[in-house]
Amino acid sequence: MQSEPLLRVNNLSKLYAPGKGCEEISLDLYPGEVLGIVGESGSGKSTLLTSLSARLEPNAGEVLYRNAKNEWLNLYELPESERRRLLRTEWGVVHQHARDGLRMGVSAGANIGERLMAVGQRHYGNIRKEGLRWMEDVELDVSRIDDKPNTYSGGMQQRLQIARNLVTHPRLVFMDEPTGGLDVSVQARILDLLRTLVRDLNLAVVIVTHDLAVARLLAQRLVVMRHGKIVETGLTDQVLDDPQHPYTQLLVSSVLTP
Ligand SMILES: Nc1ncnc2c1ncn2[C@@H]1O[C@H](COP(=O)(O)OP(=O)(O)OP(=O)(O)O)[C@@H](O)[C@H]1O
Repeated sequence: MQSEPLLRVNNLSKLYAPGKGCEEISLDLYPGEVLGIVGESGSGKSTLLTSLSARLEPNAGEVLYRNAKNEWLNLYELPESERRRLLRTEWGVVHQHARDGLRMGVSAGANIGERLMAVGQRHYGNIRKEGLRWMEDVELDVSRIDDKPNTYSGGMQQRLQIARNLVTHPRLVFMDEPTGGLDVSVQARILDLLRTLVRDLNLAVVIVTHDLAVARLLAQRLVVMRHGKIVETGLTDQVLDDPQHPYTQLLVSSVLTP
């Protein structure tokens, strides 16, 4: 039997103008599940992800989250401070551009340590040890722990952003095109790293990507969006191998046909 969802979205709409944004979205996310949101540019993927992760108030509908104490929270009925606390503790957000998710003015070690402090760790030695361990886990050179992220390459910054987010073992991670904008070879290695970490930590993830290969590699279930609405949803293999909606068929065939 499937457990209770972690996230429940009911009839969520966030529209900037008619047809621009996302509209009437309902979905559930279960513990340990990776849900991919796919669709062409402008289909509303990022708008939906930002609303799901309590960073953009919708015009209508609700997002419910079951927290670590097993209480259901209605995200947009919470005080802003509580939403921010969730983002620092039980959740992670991996941005497409690492600099949006890192503090560029402090060292790599501090970037990782800050999240640990947010969940109550105070012992400097332990925080540093954990920082070093995570740098190793994401294959960063540990001798650079005191360097600032702006001295890192784009791929290294993305690894650091991943370490910063996952160090506290969040219950839910939101990712927006985490490998977009990186060289193809760097992309492949980061994807490999993400796949390993998601599996090892049994993370629940909502990942936005326009790249169906990324979706195939990471997501168990897909939501296909067009003009702000969900047009198809299902298990990843089913959706990609046997798409039902004409738009999904087009999306899949446009990848296959050069
Ligand atoms: N802050 C904003 N103000 C006004 N319109 C916006 C804003 N953010 C997004 N939009 C519009 O909403 C629509 C959906 O944008 P969104 O970024 O969610 O799409 P997306 O699928 O994530 O696209 P991409 O893959 O290019 O990032 C687009 O038409 C976009 O121009």
